[in-house]
Amino acid sequence: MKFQQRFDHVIQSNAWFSKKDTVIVAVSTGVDSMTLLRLLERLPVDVRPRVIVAHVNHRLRQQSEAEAEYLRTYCHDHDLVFEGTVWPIETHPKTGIEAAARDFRYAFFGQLMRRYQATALVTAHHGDDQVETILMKLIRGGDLHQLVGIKRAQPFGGGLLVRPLLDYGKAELISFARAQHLTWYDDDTNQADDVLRNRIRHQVVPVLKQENPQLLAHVQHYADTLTAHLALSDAQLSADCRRITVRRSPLTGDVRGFQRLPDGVQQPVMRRFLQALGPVSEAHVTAATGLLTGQRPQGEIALGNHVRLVKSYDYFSVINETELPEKPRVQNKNVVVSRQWVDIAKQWAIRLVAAPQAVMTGSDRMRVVLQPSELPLSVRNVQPSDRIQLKQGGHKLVRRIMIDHKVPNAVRDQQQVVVSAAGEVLWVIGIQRSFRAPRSDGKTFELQLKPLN
Ligand SMILES: Nc1ncnc2c1ncn2[C@@H]1O[C@H](COP(=O)(O)OP(=O)(O)OP(=O)(O)O)[C@@H](O)[C@H]1O
Repeated sequence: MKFQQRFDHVIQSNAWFSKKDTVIVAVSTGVDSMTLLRLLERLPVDVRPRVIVAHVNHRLRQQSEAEAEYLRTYCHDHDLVFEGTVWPIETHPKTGIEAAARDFRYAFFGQLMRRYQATALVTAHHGDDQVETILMKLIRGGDLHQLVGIKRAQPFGGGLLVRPLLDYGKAELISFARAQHLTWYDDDTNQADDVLRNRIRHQVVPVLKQENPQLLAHVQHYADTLTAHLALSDAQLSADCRRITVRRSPLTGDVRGFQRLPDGVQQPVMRRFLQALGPVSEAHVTAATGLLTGQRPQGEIALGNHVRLVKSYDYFSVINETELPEKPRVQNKNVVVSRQWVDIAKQWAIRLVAAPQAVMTGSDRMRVVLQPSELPLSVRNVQPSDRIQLKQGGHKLVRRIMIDHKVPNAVRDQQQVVVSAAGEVLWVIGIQRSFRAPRSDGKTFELQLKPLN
């Protein structure tokens, strides 16, 4: 297949965008992106989108003014919209200039995506970039996901960032550009071998290509296959995580469920579980897996940033100290019969209503028949000896009830209970009501709970 036809096929088969869409193409004026621009311009009309050319003048090279000017003129002559911006020298950092330039670039591209309601940003990363990237990841080590290298498509700016040239080698791009009589600018500032990518480009990749000229295609094939396999295993890991999760806030899991996972799967599931809270180190994943599979029924490990993983018998929770609910402001608060709500904790208010009309059920209310001597009711934090009456007879410690309801250790001492004037626990708020035998010698009330805004 001819060069342009291969490109047309990539665009048509991936359906990243269509004729009705607007795309932003990132053009540096190097040979890769000038070729990309020409390929987009030559797409068949029935698939060619509206093309906006985006260029950042980084002010890092002498020729950068000439480059920007050249591209502006090119766009004018080819009836293309040109969007250029300058990275002011005053804002260049002393170190990490490459990363800062990239941040500036993508911030600009993101703005254009929004301004033009664009479907995609298209960049000219190609097969040699891909091989270099994957070799660098291999050498540096890390997570398997990194070995997919440069993605063909990924979310960006409310649309997609797509790289349609990953199946092309740099040499092919140059010959196409020559055949098309394109003008381009080479970036001479980035050739030095003190940079790992340049050493790989100059010293490693040529030797590998000599061993097998199909290197680029083979590496891209591995990257595509790995992408597909990771999508499968990611879906499986997410399903495993959901299966062992018993509560979302604080994030709480089932120890036995975790232990039942096959050996090789426990560590990846733990990684995924912890990643729900942010980046996580392998050392923490290993320690957490060890804690949950070990003999000790209780224990905890610090995950940094005020986050702890706590194992407590059948359950484990990830507790972020900074997000723990504040201790209730009111430790012991009377609830009198009134339409007024009484604040009982940071997020809750309670009231006691006499002779409620409608019969309503729910974990936010409790109907109770009370004698005058049992009033006023009060709300306080749970105490170790608190117990409630069970329907089938006998009592149960509130501590035990909280374990059954998977209330994590760290927040158990903040659980509140409603107590009668006689000291009887009537309601473990929001969790379980004490059983009271039906009686006709008192008045009917309803305790109602509502979240504060
Ligand atoms: N100054 C620029 N203006 C517009 N687009 C650019 C500019 N520099 C780079 N690009 C776009 O980004 C692509 C990759 O460029 P390059 O390889 O120099 O960047 P990188 O830093 O290696 O990659 P990345 O952009 O993913 O960080 C280019 O092919 C081009 O599409």
